Amino acid sequence: MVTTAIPQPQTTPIQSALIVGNYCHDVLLQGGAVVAETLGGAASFISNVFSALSVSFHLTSKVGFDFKYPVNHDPIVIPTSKTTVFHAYFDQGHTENAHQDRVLKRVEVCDPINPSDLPDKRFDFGMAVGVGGEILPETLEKMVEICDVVFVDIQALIRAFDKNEGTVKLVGLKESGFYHLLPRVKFLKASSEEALFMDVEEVRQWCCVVVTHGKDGCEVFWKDGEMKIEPFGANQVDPTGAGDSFLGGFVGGLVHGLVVPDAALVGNLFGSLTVGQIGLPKFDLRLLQRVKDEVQRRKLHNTCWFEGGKDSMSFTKPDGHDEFHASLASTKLVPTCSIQECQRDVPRSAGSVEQVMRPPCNGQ
Ligand SMILES: Nc1ncnc2c1ncn2[C@@H]1O[C@H](COP(=O)(O)OP(=O)(O)O)[C@@H](O)[C@H]1O
Ligand SMILES: O=P([O-])([O-])O[C@@H]1[C@@H](O)[C@H](O)[C@@H](O)[C@H](O)[C@@H]1O
Repeated sequence: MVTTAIPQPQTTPIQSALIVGNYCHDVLLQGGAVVAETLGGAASFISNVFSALSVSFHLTSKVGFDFKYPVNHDPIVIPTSKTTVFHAYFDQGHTENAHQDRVLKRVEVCDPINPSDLPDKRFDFGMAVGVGGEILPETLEKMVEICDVVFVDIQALIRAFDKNEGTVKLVGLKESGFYHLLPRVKFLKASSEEALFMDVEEVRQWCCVVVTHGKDGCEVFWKDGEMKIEPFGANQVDPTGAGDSFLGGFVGGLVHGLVVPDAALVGNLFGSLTVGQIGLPKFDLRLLQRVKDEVQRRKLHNTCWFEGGKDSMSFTKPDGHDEFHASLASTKLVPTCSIQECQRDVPRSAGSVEQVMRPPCNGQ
């Protein structure tokens, strides 16, 4: 039998990472009833994927006195404020816009994250991943000053909230107050719905734009080219956090030395794993080990941690890209695990509806 030795981690420098965005409480509603209550916020989904991929990070996040979930990376607790809360309505009839999979309402809002809340040190990369309008233009400006490379989720920039009900609306990126900072951002991630609120042709002149397309995977646009990245199959039970987990997997792949097209596959994989569960996903430990082994094998092709660190960005699918997709897809074929063998960075709160609703791990 031919066996392939799994390469040991190489001597690439350890990256320091900064994640900026508030944790929140998510309430999922259908047919007028609450079906689940979970920890939410892009920061929680990305932390979850980073922990799964053994990527260490610093997190700047604010919550209120009522924050109810135990987490591994402590947020700043604001004693005079409540935690940001989103209600997500999944009823078909409620959807006013054909591009939306849910209607979101921000029903409580915590304080914004100010530049002075960020650590007083430099980072190899930073991620601006707000959900409730907590990232201010001056905060993103400070991030581009202290981080060598900045990844931005457009939802942190273009959300506006109805004064009465808190319904999330999107505004054009040009009108957002962040537009002038885009030339200093390296990657901008948007869902296909959000991408309608920017001029991709213009923005791709400055930074790499990654547009996610749900079950159809994603597309990467840069100044002189674009490419589609294949998806992975999933039984979708809840789309919440797919885009966040995608971003966690994509950046985690880059940190482990993958080139952009291969890292985007890792993003698609974690997006597909997330929709198979309600709320924050719990990953099967055997599946995770296989994913990490495949990533280790794959990174041997590369010499630097992040090709996008170069001034000009241009990407091609390296040899073996399709085989890498197939090997990642095969990681989903691991036998069903017991609940004790699943990993999640952030423990669930006791007694949440989510525990009742949670499908077994083989939902992955
Ligand atoms: N039903 C699905 N089946 C497989 N993969 C999915 C599915 N939905 C989402 N994904 C993965 O998650 C990524 C992000 O999902 P998407 O729905 O585009 O973002 P968002 O959650 O921000 O709306 C997609 O690019 C894809 O890789
Ligand atoms: O589903 P997705 O767009 O990736 O990200 C979601 C946000 O849009 C939402 O505001 C938040 O409450 C969820 O916890 C999650 O972060």
